[in-house]
Amino acid sequence: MTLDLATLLAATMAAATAQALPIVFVALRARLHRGLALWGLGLVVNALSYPAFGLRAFGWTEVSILATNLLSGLTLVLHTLAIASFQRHRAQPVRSALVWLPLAVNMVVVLLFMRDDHWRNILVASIQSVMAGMLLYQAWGPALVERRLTGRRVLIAGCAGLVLTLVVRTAYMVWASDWDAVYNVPGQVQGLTYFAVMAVLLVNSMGFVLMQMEFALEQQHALATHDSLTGLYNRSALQDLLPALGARARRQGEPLAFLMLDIDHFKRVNDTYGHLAGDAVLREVALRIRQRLRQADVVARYGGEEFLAVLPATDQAGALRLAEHVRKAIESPPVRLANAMVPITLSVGVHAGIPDDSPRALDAQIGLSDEALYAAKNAGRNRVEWR
Ligand SMILES: Nc1nc2c(ncn2[C@@H]2O[C@H](COP(=O)(O)OP(=O)(O)OP(=O)(O)O)[C@@H](O)[C@H]2O)c(=O)[nH]1
Repeated sequence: MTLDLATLLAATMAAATAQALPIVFVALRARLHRGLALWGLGLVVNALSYPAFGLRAFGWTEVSILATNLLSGLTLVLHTLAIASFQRHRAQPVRSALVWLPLAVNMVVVLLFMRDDHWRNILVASIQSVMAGMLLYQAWGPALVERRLTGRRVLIAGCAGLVLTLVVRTAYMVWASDWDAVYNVPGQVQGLTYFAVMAVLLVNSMGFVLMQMEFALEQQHALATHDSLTGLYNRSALQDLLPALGARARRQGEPLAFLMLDIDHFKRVNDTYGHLAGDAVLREVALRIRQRLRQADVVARYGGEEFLAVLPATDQAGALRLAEHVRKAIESPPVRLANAMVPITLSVGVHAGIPDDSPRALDAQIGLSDEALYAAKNAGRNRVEWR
């Protein structure tokens, strides 16, 4: 079997389409994926660039040159925008106008140098290097805090490979072109670019799909472990974290402190201002509690209007000081709602001690902080008690 150019292009187009369609299908069905539809569209556009290249065989050289450049440039633009769409709220995306600009310049260059293969190929490769650089910059995620996604690393590697390919292509064409020949792209350069671009597209798509998957898993994990109203840990996540906190306290011989915090007469807030106002108060109280604790402290929404804070390496005196600090922070200023200032107070039960190694040691400590809370409620509320 001989593999002529037409067969090679048809096979490549089939592979590119097979890569594009499942992504488009998933993106259209599950709209929560961010940027996946744009990515899929980019792959469809890329698949079309192969028959566009093949038009040369029918003598439509100029149409082919225009269409191939437009479609391959558009692939880069759509993929850059897809990553920007994924990054939104996480990193400063490149401005859309800036992404389209090199494509526009690319097309002007193609039109101006239509009959000059030498300069057109060199200039187009340079402009596409810039576009690939933008793709890499976007994948890198400037100012992005969260860098640990494996998919992102794959994408960054792919984008870096593309930049390298295009820079090498530009340099090689300048250095090794036969300037007297009619068609000046050396065969090795064409082959290298062809295979590198195909490989990069595969790697990048894999990376982008992995990023989506990891992000979805991360979101699911956050939903399962956090209270949706306050953003604090939920009770079951706290139960999962407690054994490790207890074991560390035992190993290091340091006390673990428990603060059981409960909003006073919260039912009245709901009855007076409505349930939505009650929710806003819960959010604000949670925020003020969290702000007063250290990074290593764990706070959970333990019940409706009850919170439990677990403070590593904190003795009774320290825990009481902190509890008083939090109580005051809730008492003043009152919580500001759209049309009211709501005075809120908090009762706190405190217990601290080194947990022993009995299986119920931590439950017993929590029980003591709960007892202390009841004592605070019985003693008139808006106060701190300890056991
Ligand atoms: N808005 C709102 N209210 C909630 C939520 N969860 C629980 N509550 C309300 O919190 C109130 C708790 O009332 P109680 O257990 O009687 O306690 P309290 O009124 O704070 O009185 P003390 O704790 O004894 O000071 C109930 O009215 C619940 O409906 C929530 O997610 N949002």
